[in-house]
Amino acid sequence: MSYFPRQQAHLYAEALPLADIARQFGTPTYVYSRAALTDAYNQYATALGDHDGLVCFAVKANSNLGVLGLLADLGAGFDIVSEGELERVLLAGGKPERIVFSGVGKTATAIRKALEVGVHCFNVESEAELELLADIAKQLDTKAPISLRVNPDVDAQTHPYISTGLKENKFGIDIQRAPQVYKRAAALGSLNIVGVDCHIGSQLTQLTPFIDALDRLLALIDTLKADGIVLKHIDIGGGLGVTYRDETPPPIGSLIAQVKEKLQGRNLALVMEPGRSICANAGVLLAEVLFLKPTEHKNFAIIDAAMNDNIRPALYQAWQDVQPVELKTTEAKTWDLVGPVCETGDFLAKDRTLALAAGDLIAVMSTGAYGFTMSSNYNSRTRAAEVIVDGNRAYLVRERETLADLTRGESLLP
Ligand SMILES: Cc1ncc(COP(=O)(O)O)c(C=O)c1O
Ligand SMILES: N[C@@H](CCCC[NH3+])C(=O)O
Repeated sequence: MSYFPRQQAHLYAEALPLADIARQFGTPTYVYSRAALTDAYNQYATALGDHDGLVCFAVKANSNLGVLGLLADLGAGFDIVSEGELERVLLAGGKPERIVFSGVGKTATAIRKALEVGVHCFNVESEAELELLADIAKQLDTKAPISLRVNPDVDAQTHPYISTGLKENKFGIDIQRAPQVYKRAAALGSLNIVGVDCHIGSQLTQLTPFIDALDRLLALIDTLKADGIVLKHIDIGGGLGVTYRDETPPPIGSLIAQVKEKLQGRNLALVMEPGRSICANAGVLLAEVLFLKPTEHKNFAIIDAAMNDNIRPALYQAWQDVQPVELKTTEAKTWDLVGPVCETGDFLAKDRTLALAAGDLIAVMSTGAYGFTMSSNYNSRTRAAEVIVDGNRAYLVRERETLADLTRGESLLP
């Protein structure tokens, strides 16, 4: 079912015309569907069923407080990678004991804060981090719950920039070295070993890399057991892909069912860190056509959203569908949809056949993940508003930035 259906000529978010949202909140605006977020989260929760574990939403995919709050209300845990993300989760009502803390560069301040609030565990990504964490835990007279994020050297078969589980990637601890690092962790009195973790990449559309990584982690768990180190949980990371165009990723339920089957007979809780698969198709970026600029070589539609709002096309050559908010019967042409930013890479879509006129509204689909969170103020553009739609009601969950926001904290030389 579509959470952004078309009824006659009009495109909706749930039961609210997107044109109404543009009128009320302006453009560019990110619009999220509450029902879509709820449904995707519930697919994970249902698939986990009564198996002990946690569904920890990867906050980097969409860190709007409204989104985090609704997921927290559904019982979600959270995967964080910074002090800022910790702050957001706590503000949104997320429970500290359902937070896993990942990331290759955790600062001492962030570690201290996470220990003080009592996160579920730290996914430790290096030996240096392990030592720092042990020191801080000792100073605080506590034991830090840890899981090693191992790098299983599995090819996720995705875009090279979003592949994270190959040995040449910066993430995690080489799986071959992991047993030694676990022994070191066990010897440090201020750590409590609870699990093992991996995250091999994002937008995975095949099951095989997940299962390969899982097999490698299970073999590691057996080695550790023989050494007297018994783990409580296995964290398979996030990474499940979504359909942007014609990709056919495995359904959430079948991925989790296969993982659970592999875990049968083992006393292991299952932790997951999904981001994109919960929110990508729950959001659209609503924008307006500013000018049409047909040239001899190309037709450009210049829109009021740009690469600073959605950098995925520029960064990964990502393809996201573009839908007119009002379908028209006028002649369609092939357009490149470009933003006002002074970069040739500033495009949101290329070669799309659409009937467009200046003033028309368009929706860039599947932008609920890594859309707003990767946005910037480049070219001194104010960042977009964010709205959550619930049925026929719209809630502004982030105001559009103002010009005053742009220069906050800056000053002239004395
Ligand atoms: C450690 C970690 N966990 C989870 C995720 C979420 O990934 P995805 O949005 O692909 O599910 C990421 C991002 O790729 C990540 O780096
Ligand atoms: N930001 C990326 C995914 C990277 C995920 C972070 N580990 C994207 O938009 O596809």
